[in-house]
Amino acid sequence: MVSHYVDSEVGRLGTVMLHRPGPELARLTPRNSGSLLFDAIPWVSRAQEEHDAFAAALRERGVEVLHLAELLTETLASDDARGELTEQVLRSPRLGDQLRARVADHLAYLDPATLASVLIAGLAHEELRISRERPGGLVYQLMDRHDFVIDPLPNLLFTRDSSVWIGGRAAVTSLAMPARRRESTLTDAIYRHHPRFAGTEFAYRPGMEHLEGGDVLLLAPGVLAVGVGERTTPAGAERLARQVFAADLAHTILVVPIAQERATMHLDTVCTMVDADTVLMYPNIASALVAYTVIAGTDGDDPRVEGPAPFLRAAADAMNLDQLRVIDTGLDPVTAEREQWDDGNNTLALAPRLCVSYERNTETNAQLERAGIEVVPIAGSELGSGRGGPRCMSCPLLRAPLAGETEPAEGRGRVTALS
Ligand SMILES: NC(=O)NCCC[C@H](N)C(=O)O
Repeated sequence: MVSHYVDSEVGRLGTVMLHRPGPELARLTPRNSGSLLFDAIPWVSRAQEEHDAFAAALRERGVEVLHLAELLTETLASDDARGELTEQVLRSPRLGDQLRARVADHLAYLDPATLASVLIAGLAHEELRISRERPGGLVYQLMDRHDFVIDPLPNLLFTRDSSVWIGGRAAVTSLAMPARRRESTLTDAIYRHHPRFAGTEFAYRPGMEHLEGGDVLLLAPGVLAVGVGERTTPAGAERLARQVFAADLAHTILVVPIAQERATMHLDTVCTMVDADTVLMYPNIASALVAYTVIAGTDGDDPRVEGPAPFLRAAADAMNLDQLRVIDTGLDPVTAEREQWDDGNNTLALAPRLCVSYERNTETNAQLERAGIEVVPIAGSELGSGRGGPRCMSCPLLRAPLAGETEPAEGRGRVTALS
C-alpha cells in the first residue's frame, strides 16, 4: 500500500491522478453537448495533445502522474470490482430486462482494458453485439443506432470533482449532474479494489448529499472551504463537515454560497490558492462573497455555525493569518470576466508560488508573475471546451506538508492585497 495524503492546496505536489481524454469526447455532438455539460465540440486529437503536454509539464517538475483509465483497467482484474461496475451500468431503468441481459452478455466477454474503455466511453446501440438467437427485444428495436446503451463520461477529464483527498482519507463525492453521477463509481472502485489503495479509509461516500470536489478547498491544515451553489448543496457541505469532524480531519469549515450559474459552477472557478497565504480570486465577486463558519462541536455536540462574514476575513481568521493576500483575475472587469470564463482562476499549485495555468489567460498570468508566482503555462483551447482548467483536471493524491513553506518569501509582503 502506498500512502496518500493531502492537507493543503499548495504543498509540493507529489502524486496526481489525471484522466487523458479519449473516445468519450468523440461522443459529443451539438445535440447532446448541453446535457453532457460541454460548451463546444472538442477536437479530440488536439485535446489529447494538450493533455499530454499538461501531464509532461507535471512530470518534468517531479510529479508522479497516474492515469485513471490505467488504474481502472488494473482494478478490473478483480472479479469483485468487475461485478460491481457491471451491475451499476446494468441497473439503468432505461434498459429493460431483455436489453439488460444482452448488455450483460456483451460486457462479460470484454477484457479489463476494453471493459474500462466501455465504462468510460459508453456503448452505442450500433456497437452492441446482438445475435439472432438472443435478440435485444422492444427497447433495442425502438432505439436509434446512435443512442447510448451505456452513457459516455466526457467529464471524467475533470478528475477533481469525483474525489478529493482530505488528509489521509479519500472523499468520494456525490455528483449533482446526471451526466456525471457514474464517475464516482469508477473512482470508488479504484480506491476500494486497486492494490495501490489497499486499506484506504473514506471521508465521504457516493450516495450521500451532493458534494463535488471542485467546491472543496483545503485552505490550511484543519481548515476547509466548501462552495455551495449549482453543484454542492448546503446539506452536502453539512454532511462533509460532520464526516471530517468525526474523523478529526478538520476543525473549521467555511461554507461559501456561490451563484448558481454555469460560469461559477464550483468554488474553484472563482478562487484557487497559489501560496499558503495567497488566493487568486475573481474580483467581480470577491468582496461580495461571504462565508458561514462551521466549527466542530465538543463531546458529540452539533457543529456551531457562525456568520455570515466576508469570505476573505473569515478565511484569514480561520487560517490564523492577519489577512489573505489576493491576486485578481484579469486587469479590469471585462478581462476578468473573459478570463474567469476561460478558467483563468482555475490554477493548479505545484508548490507554494508555482502553479499551472492556461496560457490563454494572459492578463491573469501576468498578474500572477507580477505578484511573484511562477506560472507554468499550458495550452487549453480544446481542453477548456468542457469549462475546466488545470485544477479541475487533477486530483492530488499526495502533497508535502506545508511546514517550513508557510513563511513569507524574503522581501515579499505577506499581507499586501494586490488589486
Ligand atoms: N471543478 C470544476 O470546475 N470542474 C469543471 C467541470 C466541468 C464540467 N463540464 C461540468 O460541467 O461539470
